[in-house]
Amino acid sequence: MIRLDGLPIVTTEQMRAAEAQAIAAGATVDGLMARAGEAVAEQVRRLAAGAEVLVVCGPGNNGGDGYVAAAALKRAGHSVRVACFSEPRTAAAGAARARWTGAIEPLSEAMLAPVLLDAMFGVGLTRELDKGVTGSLRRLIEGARLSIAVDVPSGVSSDDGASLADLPPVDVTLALGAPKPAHVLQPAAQRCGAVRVLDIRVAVEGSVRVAAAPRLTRPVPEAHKYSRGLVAVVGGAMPGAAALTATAAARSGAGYVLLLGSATDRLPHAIVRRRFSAEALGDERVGAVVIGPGLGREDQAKGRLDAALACGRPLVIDGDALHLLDGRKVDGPMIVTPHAGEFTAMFGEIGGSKIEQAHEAARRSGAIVVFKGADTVIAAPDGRVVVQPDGPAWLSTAGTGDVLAGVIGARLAAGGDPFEAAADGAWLHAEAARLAGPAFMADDLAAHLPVAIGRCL
Ligand SMILES: NC(=O)C1=CN([C@@H]2O[C@H](COP(=O)(O)OP(=O)(O)OC[C@H]3O[C@@H](n4cnc5c(N)ncnc54)[C@H](OP(=O)(O)O)[C@@H]3O)[C@@H](O)[C@H]2O)[C@@H](O)CC1
Ligand SMILES: Nc1ncnc2c1ncn2[C@@H]1O[C@H](COP(=O)(O)OP(=O)(O)O)[C@@H](O)[C@H]1O
Ligand SMILES: [K+]
Repeated sequence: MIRLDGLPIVTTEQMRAAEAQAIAAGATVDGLMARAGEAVAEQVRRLAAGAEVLVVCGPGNNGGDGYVAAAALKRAGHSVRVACFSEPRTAAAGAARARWTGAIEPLSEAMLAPVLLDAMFGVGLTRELDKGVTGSLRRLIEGARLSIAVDVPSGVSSDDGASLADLPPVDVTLALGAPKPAHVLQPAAQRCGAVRVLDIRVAVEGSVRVAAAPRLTRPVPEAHKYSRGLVAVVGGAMPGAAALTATAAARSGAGYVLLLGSATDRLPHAIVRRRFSAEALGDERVGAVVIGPGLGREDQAKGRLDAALACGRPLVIDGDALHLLDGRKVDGPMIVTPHAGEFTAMFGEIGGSKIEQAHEAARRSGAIVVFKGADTVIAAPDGRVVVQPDGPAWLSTAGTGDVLAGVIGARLAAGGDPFEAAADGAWLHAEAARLAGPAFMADDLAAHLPVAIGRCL
């Protein structure tokens, strides 16, 4: 079983193409199904620890995997039953079912089991699940001590993570060959429980990946405050927000943090405060300008944003500044960090999955787009995308976005690729939230950034 971190995320079309390539290289559909089903059975056997397993099988190849897994469990001497609601509709699923020698119970009458293996629908589910089937599945999932889904939980749309049935989460999802968008995008991701990938020897590749811990380095002996990265944070109408951003930048390894504009009393002394001036932004030593948290939307804010866009330094644009940006582009690196409301205000309604939306927004704007939420998608104009799937929901509190802007600012000022700076910043932010535990406020979050960084050295 493989953790998701850093793996390519594939759509159904890409998975089918990878499967076709494997078949062209000599594999067969039945052979792939045998590999998948047996790999599933092996993990289920370990997780079930001897308890009886009920396998529920659907009409397609996901159901086929279920029949293979049931037969393999039975051969291994494990107590296993099978239920289904429809005959197999693919040749491979039909052949797999023919090799299952036990009884098959109708889904609606199936007795509960301590372990449920959901092999009803995989990546082929394209429309809302029937209410009767949903009800039966809910009863079996709720009645099991442990529920495990094959590939994706039944009732989610694999390519965009939409929900196609009202069902409770399973405990474990065994993704076949690669993670799919449904494993990382909401609302489907929360239905998956712990996701682990099973290697079925189908080669997948792609430019969309699950976030992984960044590889950071310690300061070299020659390091000095400017070489570590100077972050200039532009303040405005709400000084507390800019203070959070500046504090987060300072706790994310920036060598020098400069807060331009009005500051709060309780700002750490290490943060240098100055009046706002366009000249200060243009200083060649400035590695990143962060503008937007608490900026306001009045004339002063507009003037400060104009100065930032003209300063020629790498930019992180957040909050109010996103509303004032108005489609303007800059020559240098620019990272924009909208939440869903800001994203729609900036780009209008873009169709497709959150991954496709973020990518399209990056392509149109020429900026690195950090599309925030419970699932945060970071997209570059060149097609690279990273999905940060598991930020704790405790992050849903005011000011945590200001902290994120500061972390990304520090990574950007440290040099290197702006896309990686954005992705690394999002990972460190989520890790700091994991370390902060429950019910933290944004100020507390920043205090956990140094330990998050320590985990990446
Ligand atoms: N790629 C790989 O490398 C490998 C993939 N493998 C496995 O294949 C799985 C994909 O299989 P799949 O394409 O057969 O689709 P699947 O998810 O079983 O469901 C489609 C079936 O459900 C039906 N159906 C759809 N909606 C419905 C509804 N609302 N209510 C009722 N029925 C509905 C649909 O019928 P139709 O839409 O044609 O009416 C069709 O019959 C994949 O997730 C993985 O487990 C492994 O075996 C080997 C390696
Ligand atoms: N339910 C959630 N689960 C995980 N992360 C969340 C959730 N809600 C918000 N976040 C994260 O918290 C931060 C909130 O940012 P934002 O909406 O800009 O808030 P603010 O402007 O108050 O700072 C983002 O990084 C976002 O990804
Ligand atoms: K399934």
